[in-house]
Amino acid sequence: MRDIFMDFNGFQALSDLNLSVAKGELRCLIGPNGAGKTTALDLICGKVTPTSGEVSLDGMILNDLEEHEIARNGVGRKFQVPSVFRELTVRQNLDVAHCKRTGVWSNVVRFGRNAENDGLEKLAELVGLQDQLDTQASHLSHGQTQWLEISLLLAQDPEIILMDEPTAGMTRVETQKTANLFNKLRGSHTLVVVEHDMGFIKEIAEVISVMHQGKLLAEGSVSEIEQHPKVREAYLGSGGIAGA
Ligand SMILES: Nc1ncnc2c1ncn2[C@@H]1O[C@H](COP(=O)(O)OP(=O)(O)OP(=O)(O)O)[C@@H](O)[C@H]1O
Repeated sequence: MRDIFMDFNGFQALSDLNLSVAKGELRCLIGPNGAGKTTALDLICGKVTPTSGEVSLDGMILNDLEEHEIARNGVGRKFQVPSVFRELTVRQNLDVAHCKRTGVWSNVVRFGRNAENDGLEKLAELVGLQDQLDTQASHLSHGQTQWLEISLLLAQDPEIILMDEPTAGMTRVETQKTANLFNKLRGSHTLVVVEHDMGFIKEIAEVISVMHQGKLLAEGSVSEIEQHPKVREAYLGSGGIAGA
């Protein structure tokens, strides 16, 4: 994202935002409420168009594309409310996601074999749903539903996956399992994760980008961010960064 400005009827939600993420990176995006994190994700997936500036993926400018075209060009987004088919089983959900993009099983679980069923089962195993393949999605726990949603995204093999508060509403055990999953995806997938849960961030973070008032305030490791005077200042009054 280069020189991004986003103006909502005179309100500057993003101003001069510059953010770049390398292929295979797991980037965490944090910031106090209203910092512009969700708006940044909205811009990448084309839900909103920037007032000015450029969003690009692998050299392709995304700004002028429709949301569905951006999705087809490799941007996957996990929203807070999962979009799984609740009346279908886990296996059927994966089949539907697979059909959305033909011939991807060979790439889906990039460390797996090529046969379709094998790819599907490997993917279920990756997200910890191998024993739920024939369970109707409506019978899954909250955490399992989120993991199914993530696996549906992975089945479409996007270039980059955007996640907005993936652990919201999860138990501590589910949050830990999600951290383990993200650590497994690191390197083979490019992920941008918006989160408030600093415990979770610490489990998965390499580089953290901190946003504040529509700008990128700081970037660095967990300890660099925690020590950063401007970050500490930005979080004053909100319980500190640990209560982000
Ligand atoms: N469609 C819109 N119209 C007007 N203002 C908007 C719109 N979308 C976002 N905003 C404003 O832009 C600012 C940034 O919002 P955004 O949701 O991106 O912040 P955030 O960092 O994701 O916050 P939170 O952590 O609370 O989810 C907020 O002040 C919000 O009210």
